[in-house]
Formats: sequence, structure tokens, C-alpha cells
Amino acid sequence: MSYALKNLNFSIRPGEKIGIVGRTGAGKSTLAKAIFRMINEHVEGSIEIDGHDTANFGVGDFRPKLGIIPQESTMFNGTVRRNLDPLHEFNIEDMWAAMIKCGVAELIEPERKRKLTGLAMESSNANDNDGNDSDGDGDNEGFCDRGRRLRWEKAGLLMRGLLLVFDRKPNYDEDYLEKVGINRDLNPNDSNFSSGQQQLFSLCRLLMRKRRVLVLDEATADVDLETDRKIQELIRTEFKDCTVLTIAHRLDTIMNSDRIIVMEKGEISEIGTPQELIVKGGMFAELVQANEF
Ligand SMILES: Nc1ncnc2c1ncn2[C@@H]1O[C@H](COP(=O)(O)OP(=O)(O)OP(=O)(O)O)[C@@H](O)[C@H]1O
Repeated sequence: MSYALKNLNFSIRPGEKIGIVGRTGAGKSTLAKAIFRMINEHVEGSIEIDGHDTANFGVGDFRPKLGIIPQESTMFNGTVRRNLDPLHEFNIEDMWAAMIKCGVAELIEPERKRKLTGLAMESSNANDNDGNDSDGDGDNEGFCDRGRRLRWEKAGLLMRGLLLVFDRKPNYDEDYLEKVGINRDLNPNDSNFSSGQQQLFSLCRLLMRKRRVLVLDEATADVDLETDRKIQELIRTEFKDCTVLTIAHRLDTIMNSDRIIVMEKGEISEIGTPQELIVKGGMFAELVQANEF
């Protein structure tokens, strides 16, 4: 029998960021599936997490500790909200915070940025309606109100600035989110979202759930370079304590990894830091030189 994976023997330290590369059919996705025990037949050897052989656990015991963004991101029939939280595990605030971080919020509410900066204007207009010289006696009450209004506006802007600096979000309520479309129905069969945008949804799901081991299988293959960079930065900050295995087709995506695994015909042909592998002059160095990603 010919095996899709063979002679694999390696350890990954807690919190390590591992990039996995290799040519098509080298066994990268099979490795990810093996970690998740999505392959159970014809398996020899063992995979241990925290010193425990995963074969001794029920899948339900350890899968909640793992997270994966597969090559093909999936959208379900149902609302945006159901797509992110099918089991109703999260409150709306946490969901919205994750959506903002991943850029999903802007997909369902394209005018989000404008609204954030425009709110001060709205509050100013609201004051105009009920604050200006309301008794009509022509005294300088309007002037006083204007001064007060300006102070409120400044305080509002300052508050918004602080919220942004500390990465907090304004208090969005259900009505507001209903209006921007969190309960909008998505039909996976129509072209509501591009495949890159669907990958952002998958990332969002992952961000809401704290997993200790993550596997990203070409998770950003369909997003543009700029978005990919932002996502990698997000992964570095949000998942800094997690062990992350990133299968990538783009050099940029994995160049900041702690170590790189190069797969070839189901085996590990090279393993080491990116610098070590470049100096070594093997397949990884060739891929870098040819920029073959
Ligand atoms: N379910 C399966 N049954 C039999 N062979 C399989 C199965 N899944 C994958 N293989 C084979 O295992 C090998 C590795 O496939 P795998 O999808 O892991 O490669 P990969 O490195 O992820 O490729 P790609 O970059 O194209 O996604 C291939 O030869 C493939 O044909």
C-alpha cells in the first residue's frame, strides 16, 4: 500500500507558529486532516497533543480545542448571525467585536466607517432640532447651546477616539445590528460573498472561539495580498499563545513563521526556521528564489 503520509516524526512546541509548504499533492492537507483525526483508516503511528495520544480520546474531547480553516470555506443557509454562531454560544457584543477585527463587519455594513465618524454630525443635528433658542425670544440661549454642543461633540469624538485606541466597540444593540444586516439571510448558492470573503467569515468563527491549536489550510489563498497581511498580523496578535499551523501557497504568508515544514511526497523533506532553510539551500530556498508560491 502506498501511504499519503509516511516517516513523519516531529514535535511542535506550545505557541509555535509553523508554516507548511510543498508542491501540489505533497501531503499538506492530509497532514492537517490527520491532526484532526479526519483520517482514521490505515493509520500507523500516533499523534500526541500535550503528551496524550489523540487516538485514546473521543473526537468530541479534543476537537473543541482545535480550530481549522479548511481550503474550502463553507457558508450555511441562514442568517449572517447563524453562519457565525450556529449554536448560539456568543453574545452579540463578542460576535460584533470579532466581525470588526476580521473585516466582516464592513462586508455586512459597508458604511460602517462613515457612520462612526458621522455620528458626531448626527448628534449635532439632533441638538439643532431641540436646542436652538427654543423659546424664540432671540436671546443668546442659542449661542450658549452651541457652545455646549461643541463641547459635547468634542467629548463624543474623544470618546470614539479612545474606543478605537483601546479597540473597544460602541455599544451596538440588537436593533442596530438588525438594521445593518446581521440577520440578513445568506444563500450559499448565490454570489453574496466571494471565496476570499467567505474565508474572512471562517476566520471570524475561529476568532470567536478560543482554540489552542489552529490549522489554516490555505486559509487566505483567495484574499488579496494586503488583506492577507492584515490577517497574518491578526493571527499573530490574537492567537499569539496558540499553536498555529499554516499551510500556505504564498511565501509572504509563512515567512514570519517560527519554523517551516517542507513536505515532499508525503514526507518531511526539510524542517527549520526560514533563515536556516534558506542557508541550507534545499527546496525551500529554491521556492524562495523562484518565488514559486
Ligand atoms: N481521501 C484520499 N484517498 C486517497 N488518496 C488521497 C486522499 N486524499 C488525498 N490523497 C492523496 O494524498 C496525496 C496528498 O494529498 P494532499 O491533498 O494532502 O496534498 P496537498 O499537499 O495538500 O496538495 P494541494 O497543495 O494541491 O492541496 C495526493 O497524492 C492525494 O492524491
